Amino acid sequence: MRRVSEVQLGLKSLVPYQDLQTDQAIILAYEILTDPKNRAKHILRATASVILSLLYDQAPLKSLNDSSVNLMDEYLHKATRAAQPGNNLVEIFPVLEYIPAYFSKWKRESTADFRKFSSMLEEKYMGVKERMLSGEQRSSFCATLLENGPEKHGLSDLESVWAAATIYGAAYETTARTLSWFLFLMIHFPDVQKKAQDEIEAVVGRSRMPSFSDMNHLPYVRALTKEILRWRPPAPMGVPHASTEHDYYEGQLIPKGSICISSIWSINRDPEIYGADAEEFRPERHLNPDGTLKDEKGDGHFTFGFGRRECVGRHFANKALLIEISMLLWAIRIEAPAGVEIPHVSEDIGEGVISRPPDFDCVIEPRFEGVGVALKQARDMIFQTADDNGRE
Ligand code: HEM
Repeated sequence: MRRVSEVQLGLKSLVPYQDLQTDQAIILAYEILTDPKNRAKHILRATASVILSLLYDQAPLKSLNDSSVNLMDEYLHKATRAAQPGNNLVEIFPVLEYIPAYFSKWKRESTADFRKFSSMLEEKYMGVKERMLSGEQRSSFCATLLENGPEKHGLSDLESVWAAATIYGAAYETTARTLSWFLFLMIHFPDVQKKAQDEIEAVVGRSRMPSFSDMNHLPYVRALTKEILRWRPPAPMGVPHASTEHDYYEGQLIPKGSICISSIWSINRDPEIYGADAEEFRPERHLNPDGTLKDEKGDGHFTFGFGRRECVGRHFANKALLIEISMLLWAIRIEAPAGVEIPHVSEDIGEGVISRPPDFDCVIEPRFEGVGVALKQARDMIFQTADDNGRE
């Protein structure tokens, strides 16, 4: 599965998805501008929409209340719970695995869940197959799997179904929570917001929206995106792994089967890597004195993990975040409400392995006259085109 995802989510394979990422950036900016109170929901909708389009070529979601999102939410809820170290007694007493299902409630329940979700997720996968057979063929992760066939990628239909679902699970909350952190940090760091908007003003102007062709000319916005990911990683403890063999680290034995949790949070704040101000939020750390990016290719943080299991979706995530953050900065000013104390950045909320900012109030203002109309027209056109093409 790793190999298949690496190929399909590699930088070169992502160009066909730029339009859907830009479309969602436009819709999201419109929604946050016109309905700022529900911004958390809009972020989740936009993120779910991008990933469902990537995986199944699904049309842009009009609302978060969609059967695909409900199905994925239910599956994710169960999967996240199961993935938390210590939540299953069998991890502590592996012998429990050999107890017959008849005596073992957790085994019966997880088998029933697996069957239920497999059949529901398979429907989505088969939907792509049907569309391909009827001659409608557009880029998507599942379409490529079906096109290549198991002889090329080595996955059965059921494994392909679960490969897509795993990607959804890995991509959804991580990306959405990073966008929530972006909004929250912009009210904490108005000077950073201003610098990023000055750059966008100079490069993009007001008569058109930001696009992927601008990204090479927006080093400060790129540095800002890197710094958000470094400073507030949405999965600060990464994903737990188990050692497959006995190992030694600095003379200490790590027995085979140990659960290893990497503190991405601490690595991202290592003064040996980031200097004495590693604890500070400072996008400039990713820039050379002349304002160009220090490292065009590298991330500048360890938020996507490291080594053999590093996040395969990091290029997709970086691109989605960059266009969404650029679009939001182009369209709106994000301010703290007058007279209201905003929560401190350290009051983050942990949900499973994910961290999100505390609930906060903010004021969203259009950055210039006419921006709302421009976004609305573009958004209406995106939905109209999807309807005209009969996309569901
Ligand atoms: C800000 C967004 C994201 C963050 C912070 C993030 C972070 C991570 C981390 C920490 C891991 C575990 C690495 C390890 O085990 O050492 C991971 C794995 C993974 N991520 Fe992401 N991710 C993000 C977005 C995405 C997206 C958009 C996709 C797909 C489109 C994706 C797909 C995956 C997959 C499939 C894995 C499992 C890889 C494996 O086990 O070999 N992620 N991600």
